[in-house]
Amino acid sequence: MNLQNDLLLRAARGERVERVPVWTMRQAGRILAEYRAVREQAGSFIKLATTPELAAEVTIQPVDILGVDAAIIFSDILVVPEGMGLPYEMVEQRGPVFPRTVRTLKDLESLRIADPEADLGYVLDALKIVKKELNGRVPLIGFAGAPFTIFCYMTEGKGSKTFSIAKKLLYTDPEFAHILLQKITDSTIAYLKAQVISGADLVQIFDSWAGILSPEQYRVFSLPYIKQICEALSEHVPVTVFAKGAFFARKEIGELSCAVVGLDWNMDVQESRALIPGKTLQGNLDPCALYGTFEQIRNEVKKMVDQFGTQRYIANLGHGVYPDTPPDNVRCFIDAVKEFSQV
Ligand SMILES: Cc1c2[nH]c(c1CCC(=O)O)Cc1[nH]c(c(CCC(=O)O)c1C)Cc1[nH]c(c(CCC(=O)O)c1C)Cc1[nH]c(c(C)c1CCC(=O)O)C2
Repeated sequence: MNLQNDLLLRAARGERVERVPVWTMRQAGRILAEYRAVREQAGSFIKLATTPELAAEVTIQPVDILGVDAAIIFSDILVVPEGMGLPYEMVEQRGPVFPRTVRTLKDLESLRIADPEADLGYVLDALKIVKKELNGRVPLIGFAGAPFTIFCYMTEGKGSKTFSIAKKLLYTDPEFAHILLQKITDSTIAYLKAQVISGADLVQIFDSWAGILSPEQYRVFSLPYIKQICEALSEHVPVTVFAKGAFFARKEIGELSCAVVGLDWNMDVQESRALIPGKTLQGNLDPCALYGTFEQIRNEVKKMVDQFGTQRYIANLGHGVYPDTPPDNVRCFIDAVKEFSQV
């Protein structure tokens, strides 16, 4: 189906655009009262995420309400471990918890390579519904966590400031770490390919915990697995790699077969352009900038667009939008990008 608005895909491919495309990470979520109403109706986050009609509805909400140039499928990075046989729970006010963790070679025996149709069919069904209901209005983004970030949650069992249990395993049992990372990678490749078949026009890999690794560890335990995913997917759709905190690995990430590199707000734009020549960049306003007045938000957006330029650029925040951000401020951010980036 022909897209009416393909700015995101043209920018990702490095083609000329008449203005910069804009969306925000975590746009389908708690910032919107309309999301909270559907979540209430579903009863829980997991019920919402596993009911394709409802997941599709909240995926499309930000397109209608915020005017973003892309939809991102409503799901979570933790559905991959679930599909591998390690279920998670979402605890109110606390975040995700895995009642069972994976820390030894023995624990690995109970894990399978996820079969996308059998284990994650609800996400694929949601993608198909969204694709149909969007009717070509904007592109649809699929996503998965980077293997290292998923490894963090599977071994630690919950969120952490340091992920010291996960990192300890890199030192004490690298053999185990590599086997688990490869299983996650194989599952993720199958899952993302199935997302593309189900309608995803671009896929983003979230390495949310990249920043806790040293440059050397990042080269050993994260990059080679992201590389495999990029190589398996990039012949089908553009791939975006967003590695939060991995300022030290920008050059190597830029050398992967991804089309787009996501930046967080710690990463200098000019320096990133120099390290990642010829690729499209995405980002990178501090989500906290959206707590300012409309005038302050507009000033920040103006500076950001001036720094990135209008080509090979996808405007976004430097991480997910925080749940207590007023939706009008998010809309102000989106409108300002549209206004200041007309070519
Ligand atoms: C690390 C990570 C997770 N999930 C995700 C990441 C990577 C991105 C990042 O670094 O922020 C990715 C994610 N999670 C969710 C999406 C939906 C699509 C979108 O709008 O971006 C996406 C892309 C829904 C969600 N995932 C979650 C919610 C909130 C749950 C609720 O509605 O109660 C939503 C809307 C829960 C979740 N899921 C996760 C955590 C740590 C939490 C709890 C804290 C939090 O809310 O941010 C794991």
